[in-house]
Amino acid sequence: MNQTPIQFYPSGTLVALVGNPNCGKTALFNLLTGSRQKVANYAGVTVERKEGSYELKDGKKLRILDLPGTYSLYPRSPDEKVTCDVLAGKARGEKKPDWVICVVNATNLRRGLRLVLGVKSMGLPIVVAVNMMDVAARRGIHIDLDALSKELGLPVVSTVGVKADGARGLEHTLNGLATLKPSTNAPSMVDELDQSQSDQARVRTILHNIKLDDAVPHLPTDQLDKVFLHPLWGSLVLAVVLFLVFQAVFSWASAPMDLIEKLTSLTGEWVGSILPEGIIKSFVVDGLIAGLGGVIVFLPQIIILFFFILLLEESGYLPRAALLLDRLMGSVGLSGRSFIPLLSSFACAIPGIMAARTIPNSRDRLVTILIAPLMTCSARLPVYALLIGAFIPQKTVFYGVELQGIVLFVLYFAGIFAAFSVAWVLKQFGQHKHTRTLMMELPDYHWPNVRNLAIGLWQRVEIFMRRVGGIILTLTIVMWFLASFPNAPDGATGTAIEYSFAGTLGRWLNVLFAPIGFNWQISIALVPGLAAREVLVSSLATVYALSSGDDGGALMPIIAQQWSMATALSLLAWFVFAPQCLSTLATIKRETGGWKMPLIAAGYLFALAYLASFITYRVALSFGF
Ligand SMILES: Nc1nc2c(ncn2[C@@H]2O[C@H](COP(=O)(O)OP(=O)(O)OP(=O)(O)O)[C@@H](O)[C@H]2O)c(=O)[nH]1
Ligand SMILES: [Mg+2]
Repeated sequence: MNQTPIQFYPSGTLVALVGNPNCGKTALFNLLTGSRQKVANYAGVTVERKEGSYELKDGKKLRILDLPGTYSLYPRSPDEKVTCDVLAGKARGEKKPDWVICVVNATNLRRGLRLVLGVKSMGLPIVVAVNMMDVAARRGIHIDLDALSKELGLPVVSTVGVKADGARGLEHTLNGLATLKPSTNAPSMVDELDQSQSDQARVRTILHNIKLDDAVPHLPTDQLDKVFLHPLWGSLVLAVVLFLVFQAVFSWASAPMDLIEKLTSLTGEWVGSILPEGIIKSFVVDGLIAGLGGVIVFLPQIIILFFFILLLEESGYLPRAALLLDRLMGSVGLSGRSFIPLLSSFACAIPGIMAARTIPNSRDRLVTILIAPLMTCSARLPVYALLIGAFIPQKTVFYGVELQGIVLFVLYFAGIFAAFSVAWVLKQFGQHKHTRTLMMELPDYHWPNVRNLAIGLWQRVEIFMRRVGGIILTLTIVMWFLASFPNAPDGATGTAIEYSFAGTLGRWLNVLFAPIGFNWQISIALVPGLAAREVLVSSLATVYALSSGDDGGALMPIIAQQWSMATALSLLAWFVFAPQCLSTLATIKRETGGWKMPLIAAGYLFALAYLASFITYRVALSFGF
């Protein structure tokens, strides 16, 4: 007997935003729905479907879908497949859209219209939004929207995704959808090649009829690219840009960090002076204030790092960097396509691993996913900053270049180097050793939108503070508990913490970690670090605050005094690989559909971390550190 599954869909009119990558779909989605999805100037920012709602003037709500960009309706990568499935009504738990807003870039109608014709041939009702009209106007491109509408036989509106009122025309049309008669062609099923050829010819005729088929204006972008894409000058610019970012992370952040540190220690002293001696005081001062303060102090550095990342994302420079590095990446078996997923991993490996959906070749995608955790995520920054601050002297090497910034740069670079080495090793195992050519869209450069930049930074602050208030707070409390109980037995000679659960567990773990120079305090702090890497810092702060007995002493001077340089270097080497992040492993499982890859990732990262720390520690000891 044949059974047809019954599907239940959420009710309401469904409107999907569809268009080429980077044409401004998400910018329009944010304007319509008031959401704050990520917008950036490169192709492949959105990799999964996002839903929002738009309230019509009559109070009814439209469900709006933001989708990954696509060049055609024949998907070549997992992110394009998401869009094509939604349009074909094949997405699980989702009906076919009632309306499609086809977003086209006003400065590149040729490609945008090809997709519009493709969607039209599927028989879906369409509204065409010609976006980036401001850029077109600046370039002297005049688009006759009425003529275009007649040629296409579809409603056409103009939009500007970066202006607060840039979606007015579109909103007006959405409010009139009920009265709008959708063009109802029957879906046509044609071979991909035939379809594409006939669409191309049709687009040529349309552009000719609306008098837009000539002259592409000369652009400032081309002039800039002469330098930025030049093999020598371009690489030099890239190296200088990255170097300056890491310098700024240390030199700009020192004043606000000092301030936060002072505030934390003053709060600790003040609270310590008003609370009576005992368990509550220990919990508040050694647990909460020392633990959380120990992590919050790194917020300025995180903000500065993200300021630069957002600046690079918005300007349109990133795909250029990908192109420049394509040859280098090709030599280790990757393509420039992996650049953006890897770069996103500097924020956190999770969005980085998800961004790998834009990679069409499945082997490249898998390798990118496996090496993404080697990029230095922002959760590692507090650990690096703590150790660098404690062990690397604050001195200028030459002309304002700080030694601490150089060390940070070297650590980030070590992660990249390790990732490339692993990719190279994997290339030796693979059968596909051929080189691929990179086809990548280069967007126009534009000045970063200040509002977008501010929103992006604020979101990072929110994410960080949510981590501090959530997982870090929870684990700090757990750590304080483990380090405070049970009490030391009568007649004990050591400090109380040595007899606690944490002390005992730390000493067990230390059997494993002593050969690489970690003491028991580090060994125990690595455990809650499995959930969030910054917790290593808050846990150390709590453990040392409990050991020292002072009120709110800063962690940095304590470890500078108690650890050897060899131990610090070994811990830095460990964190280049930092195998312990459960959420990253869970994401790898989800994206690869099984346990095999996350287990391989965890295994190889752990082995490399141990090996790197062992070598670092032994070499450092032999130099007498
Ligand atoms: N000047 C100008 N810039 C725009 C406009 N709309 C979007 N942008 C910018 O264009 C870039 C791409 O915008 P997104 O909304 O991320 O594009 P998208 O279509 O969602 O891209 P993908 O998710 O990668 O497919 C961003 O830098 C936006 O700030 C516009 O109308 N005018
Ligand atoms: Mg998008």
